[in-house]
Amino acid sequence: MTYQDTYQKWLDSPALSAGEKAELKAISGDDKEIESRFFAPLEFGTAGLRGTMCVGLHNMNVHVIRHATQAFAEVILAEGPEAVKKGVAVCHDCRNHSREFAEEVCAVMAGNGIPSRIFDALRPTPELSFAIREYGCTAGVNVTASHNPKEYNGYKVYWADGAQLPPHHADAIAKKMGEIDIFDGIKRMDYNEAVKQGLVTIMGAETDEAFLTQVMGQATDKAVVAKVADQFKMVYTPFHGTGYQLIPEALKRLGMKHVLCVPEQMVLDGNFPTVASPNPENPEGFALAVALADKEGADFILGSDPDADRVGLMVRDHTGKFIPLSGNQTGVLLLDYVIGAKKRMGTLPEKATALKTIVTTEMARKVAEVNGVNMFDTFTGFKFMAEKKNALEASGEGKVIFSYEESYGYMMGDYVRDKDAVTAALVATEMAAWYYDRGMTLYDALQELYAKYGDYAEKTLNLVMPGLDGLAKMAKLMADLREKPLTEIAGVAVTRRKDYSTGIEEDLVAGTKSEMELKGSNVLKYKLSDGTDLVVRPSGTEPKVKVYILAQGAGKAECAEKVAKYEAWAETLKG
Ligand SMILES: O=P(O)(O)OC[C@H]1O[C@H](O)[C@H](O)[C@@H](O)[C@@H]1O
Repeated sequence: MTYQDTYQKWLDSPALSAGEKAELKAISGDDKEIESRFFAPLEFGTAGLRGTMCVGLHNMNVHVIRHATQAFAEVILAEGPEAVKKGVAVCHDCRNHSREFAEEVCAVMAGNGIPSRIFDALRPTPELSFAIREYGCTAGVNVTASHNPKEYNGYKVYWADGAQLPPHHADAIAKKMGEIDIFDGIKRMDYNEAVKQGLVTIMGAETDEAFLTQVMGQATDKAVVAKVADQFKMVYTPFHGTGYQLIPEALKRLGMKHVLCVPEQMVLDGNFPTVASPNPENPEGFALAVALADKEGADFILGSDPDADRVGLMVRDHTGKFIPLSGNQTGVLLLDYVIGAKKRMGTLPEKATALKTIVTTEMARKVAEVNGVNMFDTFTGFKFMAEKKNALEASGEGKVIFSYEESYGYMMGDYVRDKDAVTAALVATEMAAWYYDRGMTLYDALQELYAKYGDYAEKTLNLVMPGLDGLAKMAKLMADLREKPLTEIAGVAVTRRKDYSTGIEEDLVAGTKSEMELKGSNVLKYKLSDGTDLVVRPSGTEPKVKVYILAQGAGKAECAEKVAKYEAWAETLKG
């Protein structure tokens, strides 16, 4: 079927409301727009389906939600009656249409005879991961586009361990979607009827309490917080999203007395009216938080993204000015602190292990190894970290105490299998209080880590390539890099090339090839003779190719120089 045929099929379908048809009719002469909405279904990427909210096959709307849920329901049905009985947990964020879409998930599950439990209102992503495990559900669905701009929504799928589905499972849903007609193939029961029949039950305060109890278990040093609580001040922002209740509550239970929440951003709003993008990776979003922190003399700032899986920190530098910490930096601080705190309390387990991704700073490995903790790498995405944690712990090879990605995601404890801004906020605050007690800011703490573990610097370049042309451009960029393998970059020799799609590593110095443990992802990694790692991969959540510069060197100036040099090279890849 061509995209024009698919467009016509949608226009003719009785499943579309008058409003939806009007929206489609309005683009009737715009071939490019029709193609971009109907050329193909959305694909399961790093974090499930993600797309802009409008009527179309390649977008997020009630029809795509029903279609994905019907496919997911069939995957669950194929597991047998026990799996069906255990049902599905459903969650959503603060975005426009998120509640409506989440109720549709329950409606389609019910139409297939699968019970679901849905939160009474929006909740943090980690609480869904927790609820799946807590209630022994077979699966979970979260309607969220995480930190993306307001136009987006998404569909994250989880399995019984509370982790997002690994690729082979997600492929099974995608395959089913290909077999099921998006309109005629859907079995659906009215949501209110499903509630009446007991096929939908509601989760609320009891689940929050059970989750918070687990989160509080990650506090290692409440005494130090109590010691500084009268003076130590922080600012928190949920960026209009789901962190607004549980994060301030967890910080209160930690013993914090001065948590100043940015009032304008405590207002739930899927339009994120006070920020260009609700992503803690973008420091501009912290402007209101910084103004409040300066006015009140706060010591540090913490922000969580709309579904409260990411967390970002702003700290005072040596001049007292607020600067952002990168995800890599926050991660090494947390890792070093968690290991140290567990050692002090005598709770560091045997075979303590940490996880990071292949695009996360090598400084984390150094921190782990210097402290006798093992470090393993995975691909981008917490589904891979969860899989690795499960495998290491099942085999007895290691006990994972901390997992992190440079993209502002941190996971601790055993009660979630996804990144968790609630727990990360708790531990980051305890850490900031601990350093405060030693007369240090987190900025000072970071300098101390560089002095101890060596200087590192990281930068990620986003080569944005939107639309259909963008998809082709991204594919060409990756193909070119494979067809003409690089032997030098910015005048520096490449010593090793890793292609994670084939799993082949080439040692250009020895002239040998070997197989890597990790394979099956469209990622290229280059090791350079000056110690820098460069990684190139298309994003699985946004239309861009990411170039990660992971540098190390003797001193800050050398690191900065390397970053600038490779940044200039990365710019040339834009074409
Ligand atoms: O680099 P991308 O594929 O766009 O993914 C960036 C990030 O997106 C989401 O937040 C995922 O949950 C993360 O695991 C991932 O690191």
